[in-house]
Amino acid sequence: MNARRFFIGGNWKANGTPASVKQLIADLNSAKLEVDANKDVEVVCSPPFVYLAEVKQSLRSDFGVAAQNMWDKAPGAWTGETPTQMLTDMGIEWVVLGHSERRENCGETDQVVADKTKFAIEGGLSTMTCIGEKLEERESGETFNLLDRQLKPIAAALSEEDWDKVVLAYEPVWAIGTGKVATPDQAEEVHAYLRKWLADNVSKKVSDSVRILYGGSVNDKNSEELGRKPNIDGFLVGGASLKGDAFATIINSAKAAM
Ligand SMILES: O=C[C@H](O)COP(=O)(O)O
Repeated sequence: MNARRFFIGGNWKANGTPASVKQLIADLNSAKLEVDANKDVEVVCSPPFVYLAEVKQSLRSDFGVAAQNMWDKAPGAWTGETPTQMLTDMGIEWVVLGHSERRENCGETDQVVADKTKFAIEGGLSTMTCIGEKLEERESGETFNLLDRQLKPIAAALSEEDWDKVVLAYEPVWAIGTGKVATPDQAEEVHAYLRKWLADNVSKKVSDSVRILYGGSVNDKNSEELGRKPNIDGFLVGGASLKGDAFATIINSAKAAM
């Protein structure tokens, strides 16, 4: 029995229309789960900002809701931004940070990701903080060095207590949206490394308790096998989280980990 409650995040990214979002909410609300989302597994969906209020109001209450980003300043004169407090005021519990798409396209550095993670936690949010290597880094044997670089500022910014509010998502960039999933052994090797890194650089308690998710082309066919690996505590799912039935099957794969 794994002490870490399995976690399934659904990152809808910048996808959806008013009609498709309504349909997805309806499909998720009527999905037949074989696991208890109040007990066996934690499920959090992350819609685009414009649909957050609707999803928060209409999605089943045993699923949490996450923003895909937030502004790490108090409300005020920040045109176009969404401060943390606005999210917590509307009952949002989670935020996705450090996703490779934001690192790559929006210039978010390792330090920015660490600072935002700290700010989010202080503001009352929990974070799915993402890390992961690009293909060239993997091929040149730099994966673990890169992960060290991404983790160090996060560990420096957070107190031991803060880690209760963090799930780490390992997302190899070469596997995101490519259909090229890491093999269970490849993913487990990195997750075991991250768990040891946390023990060596933060504490044994944090290493034992932090959930480490795998993300990158997870679908309803491969989730069960990945979920059996001892250091994989769940998934951050992109494309397959937009299909109610596939996402429900991925949630049910938590059974394999129990
Ligand atoms: O946040 C989710 C990841 O980027 C994975 O996306 P994907 O499942 O479409 O590969």
